Amino acid sequence: LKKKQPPGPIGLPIIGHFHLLGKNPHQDLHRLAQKHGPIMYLRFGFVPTVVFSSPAGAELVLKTHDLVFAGRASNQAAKHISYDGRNIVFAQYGSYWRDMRKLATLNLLSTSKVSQFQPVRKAELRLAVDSLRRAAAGRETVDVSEMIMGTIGDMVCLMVFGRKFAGGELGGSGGGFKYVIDETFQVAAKPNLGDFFPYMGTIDLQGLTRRMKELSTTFDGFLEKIIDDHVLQNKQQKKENQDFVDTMMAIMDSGEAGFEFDRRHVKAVLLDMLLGGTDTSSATIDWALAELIRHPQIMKKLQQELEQVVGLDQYVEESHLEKLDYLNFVVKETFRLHPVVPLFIHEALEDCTVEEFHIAKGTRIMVNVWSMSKDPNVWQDPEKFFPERFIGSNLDLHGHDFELLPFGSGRRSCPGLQLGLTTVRLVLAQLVHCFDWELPNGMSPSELDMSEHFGLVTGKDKHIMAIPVCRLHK
Ligand code: HEM
Repeated sequence: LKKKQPPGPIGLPIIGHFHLLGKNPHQDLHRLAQKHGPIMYLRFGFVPTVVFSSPAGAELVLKTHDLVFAGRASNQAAKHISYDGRNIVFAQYGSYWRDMRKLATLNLLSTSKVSQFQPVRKAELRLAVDSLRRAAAGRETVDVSEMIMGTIGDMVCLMVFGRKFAGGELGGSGGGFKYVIDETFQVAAKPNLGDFFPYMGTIDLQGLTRRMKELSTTFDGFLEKIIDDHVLQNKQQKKENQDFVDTMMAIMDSGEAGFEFDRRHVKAVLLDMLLGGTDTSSATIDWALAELIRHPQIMKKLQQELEQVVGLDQYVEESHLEKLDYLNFVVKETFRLHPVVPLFIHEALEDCTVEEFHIAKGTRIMVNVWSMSKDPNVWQDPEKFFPERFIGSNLDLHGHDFELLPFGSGRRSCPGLQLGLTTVRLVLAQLVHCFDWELPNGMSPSELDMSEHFGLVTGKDKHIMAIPVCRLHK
C-alpha cells in the first residue's frame, strides 16, 4: 500500500519549493494553502515539510499528536548561537529540554518572580513617559517603535542581568551589546542553506555560519563577564533582589538542579530569556499602537475606559489591569491579527499517520497561525481590527482555543506568557492613557504603513513616527 502524502504544489528538482517563498514566508504559505488545503506537503531542499493552516490542523499538531510533534529540528543557528541546542527554544524534545524548561518556569517565569519585577517595569515605564512628556512639550516627532523596543529591552536587562546597557557598551568590535543582539536575531532568522542541503553546511556559501560563530564568541564573552561580575558582587554582599543571573548561579552552586547544570547551561537559559522576552512583547505593543492610531474611535473608547478605571490624575498600575476589559479585547485582537510568531516550527519525532496522511519521522511540521487569522471560515471580517468581537466570548490566550494561539499550545507553548502579557498590557495602557498620538506632516491614520517584516519575531516593517500630546492632569 502506497503511503499517502498530503497534497501540495509541484516542486523543482533539488531545491523543492524554495522558489515559492519570498520575504514573508508565512504569507506565501497562506496563499499556497488556499489552493492546496489546510494540510499541505512541501519540500525545502532535503527537508520534507508539512504545513497546517487551520484551527483543526493546529489541534492535530499541538494536541492530538502533540508528543510526536514536540520536536525541534537541529539547525546551524541552534548549534552556533544557542550553546549547541542547550537552550529551551532550540532544544530537542527529551529529558534535558523538560528539565531546563521546568527549571526556568519554576524559578524565573513563575507568578511570584513576575511580580517581583513589578517595580522595575514601573520605573522603566516612568522614564519612558517622562521623556515622551518632554517631547510633547516641544511638539517633537518621536520614533515610537524605537522607544518601545528600548524600554522593553531595558526592563528585560534589569530583570535578567540586574542592570541596563548603554547602546555602545560591551560586545567586541564596534556595535556594542544591542547591536550584537540585533545581529544575532537577524542572522538566526535567515534561511541557512546548510540546514536544507547537508553538503552545503561545510561550504557555508552565504557566510551565515561564520557570522554566527563570530557573534556567539562576542556574546559568550559578554555573558561570561556578566556572570563573573555577579560572582564577585555576591561574594562581597548577598543581594536582596535576585536577578536571573543570581538565581541561576545559586542553583548551579547548590547542585539542586538535579541534572548536569554548569555555566554553559546558565548562559543558554539567559539567552532564552533575552531571545524570548524582548522582541515578542515590543513588536506586539507596536502593532497594537499602530492599530489604535489607525482606528481613532477604538483609541477613544480605550482611553475612556482608562479614564474611568484609572483617572486622569494617575498613571496606570499593574493592579488596574484586571479591571480593564476593553484593553484586554484590544490586546486579544492585536494577537489575533498580528501574531508576532506567525509560524510555529516543530519536527516529527516518529513516523505518524494524521488523518489519512503519512508523515515520516524527521519531517518539519509548521503551524501557520497567521493563516488562521485571515480565514473567513474562522473569523467574521477577518481583516478588520475589531476588538468588540471578543465581547461575551470566552476565547482565551492560553492555548485552549485553536483559532487563537499567539503563545502556542501544548508542550512547546510559551513559558513566558504571563510575563509577556503583563508587559504588553501595562505598556500599551500607559502609552494611550498618558498621550494622544498625532501623525506628523498632516499624515492621515489610514496612511500608516502596516507591512510586516518576517523574522524570529515578525514585527512592523516601518517604525511608527508620531507626536505625543499629553492627556494627564499632572
Ligand atoms: C508577547 C509576548 C510573547 C509571545 C507572543 C510569545 C510567543 C511564543 C510562541 C508562539 C512560542 C512557540 C510555540 C511553538 O513553537 O509551538 C514561544 C516559545 C517560547 N517563548 Fe514566548 N512569547 C512571548 C513572550 C515570552 C517571554 C516574555 C519569554 C521569557 C522571558 C518567552 C520565552 C519563550 C521560550 C523559552 C519559548 C520556547 C519554549 C519551548 O520550546 O519549549 N516568551 N513563545
